[in-house]
Amino acid sequence: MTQQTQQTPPADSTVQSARDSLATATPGRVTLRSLRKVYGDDASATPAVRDVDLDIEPGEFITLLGPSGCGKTTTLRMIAGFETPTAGEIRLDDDLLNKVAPNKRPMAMVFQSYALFPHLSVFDNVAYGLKLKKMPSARVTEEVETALTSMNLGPYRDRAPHQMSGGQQQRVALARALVMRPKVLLFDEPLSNLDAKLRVQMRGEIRRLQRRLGITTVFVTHDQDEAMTMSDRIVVMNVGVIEQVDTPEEIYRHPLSVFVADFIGRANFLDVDVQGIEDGSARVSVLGRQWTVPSHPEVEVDAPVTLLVRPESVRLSPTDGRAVTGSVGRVLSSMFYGESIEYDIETEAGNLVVSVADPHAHETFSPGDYLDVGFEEGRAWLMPVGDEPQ
Ligand SMILES: Nc1ncnc2c1ncn2[C@@H]1O[C@H](COP(=O)(O)OP(=O)(O)OP(=O)(O)O)[C@@H](O)[C@H]1O
Repeated sequence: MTQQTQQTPPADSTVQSARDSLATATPGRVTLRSLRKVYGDDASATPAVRDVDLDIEPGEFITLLGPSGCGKTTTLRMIAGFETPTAGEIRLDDDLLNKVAPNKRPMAMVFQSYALFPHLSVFDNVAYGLKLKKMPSARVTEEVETALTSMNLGPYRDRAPHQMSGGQQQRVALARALVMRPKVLLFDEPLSNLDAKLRVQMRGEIRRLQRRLGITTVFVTHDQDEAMTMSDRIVVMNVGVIEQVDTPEEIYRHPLSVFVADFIGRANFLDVDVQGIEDGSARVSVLGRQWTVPSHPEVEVDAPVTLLVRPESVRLSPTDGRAVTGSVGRVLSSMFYGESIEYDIETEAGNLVVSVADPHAHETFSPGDYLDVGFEEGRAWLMPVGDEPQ
């Protein structure tokens, strides 16, 4: 049996004061202008990133989110300097970075694979960059100890990376980034290799750390929960272009495109007839009734539209109806998740996914039941069906 050494974790206040001493005095502002990347020599090839404009505010936690191949990693690697832009500008505060080598940019990157040196101890991994900068060794020791304490890693300083769990290795990678006191912290899918529970725990840990340090942070992920729970703002990308930049709540409630509505959270799209539009709200008819719903500024009466209704905004109640027509729908299936129950409901406007929180507080329904189906008007969102980028 292996004997577990009981390590006394440092008091929370020790960790916090180590974090405070690493806090960023001047977080950087990152500006991307018409940023473009075409891989290879063929200028007519499809760009991986197309003319991206983005302002990342000092101290902001911004996430690049999108499906595989949408260009988020390429964008991050251009900010870091690992890829050269084909066109456009990258600025940190007022400085143009395009021609600045990665190791000369005041930025640090944390990778999915941790990228630790396997033959070096935790201490030496964290010290590596400072030694390259020829910092006097007493200062190196002091700085590394502070970074290790800030990540609760003091007791592990002499271990090799392979003697640590994935989560611990990722914290070493973070300490190694922080010790350089960067103006911008970059993360490339840093939690993908961790198991589900640890991933959730690390989200909170990274976010708290980032807030405490006040450091500008660019985080790449394809996991929408990660993006929603961690970010000040999310940049949703699709085939090399930015579809929307906004707070998680705005992106969820008021997506600017069908792609964003579908990619973030779950969505029901209803075909509706539009009767009129005024001051950001529209009168529509669907499910046998008239509704007044908030509407996207670019919706026009005669142009193609769809009504977004999130699963938790659908309202169900018993009915005497016995046919799927008008407001009457029929339960196709139900799934009990403990904290919520989910139904698939057939309606004349299409099948709806419905999520009811706290099932014990509500009447539950069974497959075959007929129900009156409605939704919370104020939480629906009428949006144009535009040309999605190819
Ligand atoms: N080194 C490369 N050479 C050629 N094409 C590349 C290279 N790296 C990426 N690409 C292409 O550029 C596009 C964008 O890739 P990128 O890795 O930026 O996307 P991503 O959104 O980060 O995807 P993932 O989540 O799968 O990493 C893809 O079509 C990809 O195949």
